[in-house]
Amino acid sequence: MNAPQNSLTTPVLPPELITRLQQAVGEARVHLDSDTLKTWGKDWTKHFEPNPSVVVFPANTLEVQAVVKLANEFGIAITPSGGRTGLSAGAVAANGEIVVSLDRMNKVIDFLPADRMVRIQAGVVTEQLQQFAEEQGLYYPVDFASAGSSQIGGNIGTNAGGIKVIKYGMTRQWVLGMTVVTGKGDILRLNKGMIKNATGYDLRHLMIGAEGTLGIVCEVDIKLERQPQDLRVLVLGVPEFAAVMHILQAFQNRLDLTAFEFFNELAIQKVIAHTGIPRPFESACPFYVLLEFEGKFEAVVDDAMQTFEHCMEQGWVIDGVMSQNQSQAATLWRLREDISETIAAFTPYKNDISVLITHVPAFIADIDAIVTEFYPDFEICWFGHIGDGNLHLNILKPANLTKDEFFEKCKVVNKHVFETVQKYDGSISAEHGVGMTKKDYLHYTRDEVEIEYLREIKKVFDPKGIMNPGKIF
Ligand SMILES: O=C(O)CC[C@@H](O)C(=O)O
Ligand SMILES: [Zn+2]
Repeated sequence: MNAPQNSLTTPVLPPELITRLQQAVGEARVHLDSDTLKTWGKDWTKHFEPNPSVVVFPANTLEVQAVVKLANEFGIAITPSGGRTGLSAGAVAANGEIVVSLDRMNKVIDFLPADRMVRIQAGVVTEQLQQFAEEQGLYYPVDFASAGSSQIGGNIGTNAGGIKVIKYGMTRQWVLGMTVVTGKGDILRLNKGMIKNATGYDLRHLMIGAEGTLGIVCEVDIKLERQPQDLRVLVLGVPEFAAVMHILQAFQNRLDLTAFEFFNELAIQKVIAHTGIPRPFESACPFYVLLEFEGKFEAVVDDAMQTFEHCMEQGWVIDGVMSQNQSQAATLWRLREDISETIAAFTPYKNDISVLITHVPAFIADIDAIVTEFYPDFEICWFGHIGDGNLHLNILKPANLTKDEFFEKCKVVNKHVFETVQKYDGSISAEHGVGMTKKDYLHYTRDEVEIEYLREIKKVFDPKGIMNPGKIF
């Protein structure tokens, strides 16, 4: 195993390894120039400097296997790389790793209509999969703002969630099978797309959420769904956070929701200033809810209107608007979906935390008290998939602090935030993964005994510890 590098000079690989990598994937697919190293050596996380040794672009599973075998032979670590949209530094190569980019592995291999299943390479971009499904009259429901860049392999690495989880679940629910190259260099075909297969341990599920620490997912069997029809979007202005959960319950009692999101006034202000999108209605409100449902039948739309009126009568909603066509729905969605990209300019400190819906009101009250005490002068963007109990708490960097000063201050507050997460049996990372940014806090969600089981599992798949070391634990 190569020692972690302290300096940011590019580590020098044995020339023989470079030649053998070139033989494995083709000379033109082995990149050593500093631009490529810098770009493919990182994801969207702003905390770490990339410092890989080399970036390789294999075209298929056998080429990935050859690279993994070389990494074992030479004792050099690998960082798998997808669309690089991660927010926890799971795909950052900071210590001289070989970056294995799946960019060229972006083909649809097979489509089995009777199974409503598509077999794809793991470098397929989420949006490409969504479009493919649409062309077949079907639907791939896992969706989020970075769908235009994120790759399926990366989504599997973090078990990505997004905006439709309340109805369709996380990436895990849509993976029927996969071909993976383990850290040892073996090729495993896991579950082969079957719905029913009661033959013991389902290793596919170990790979989902493993952040590339057990192997490299190369091919995936993805389940598709019927297309939703006439999606309607409602944006509601809410006077206080407690009302958000009353609204959730009121709508869920009468409708099947496909999304239930919330955000605060600061978040909407930033998006409006950045994009020029108009406010959904005149009143500025402390919080907003965005919810979505299939409005194919008039009776369902009537139910939604009645529930909206009920929420107004209860004082849970101040104002609201319902989309009347697809373009209005898309504009309303941007109020929520553009938040993350908009606030990226403010170098935010990100929390992606979750608890059971039951605990959300008390949890938010506790987090609010911490934020008020420790960040009295900071701008805070509250938003997230609150219908899943998932809060994205983003603290914006004040202009007078450097990035390092700011992150140091936030780290002090982490202890309090994560103790609160632990108090409610919640997760320190709901959907962004652990990577490097959250690994010091893993013990707030997983106890030491469980983490020891994780370490032992890693040894089975990756005895030499070459797969994405330093991530998760
Ligand atoms: O930037 C964030 O904190 C969240 C990003 C993404 O998960 C979202 O829900 O928009
Ligand atoms: Zn999210």
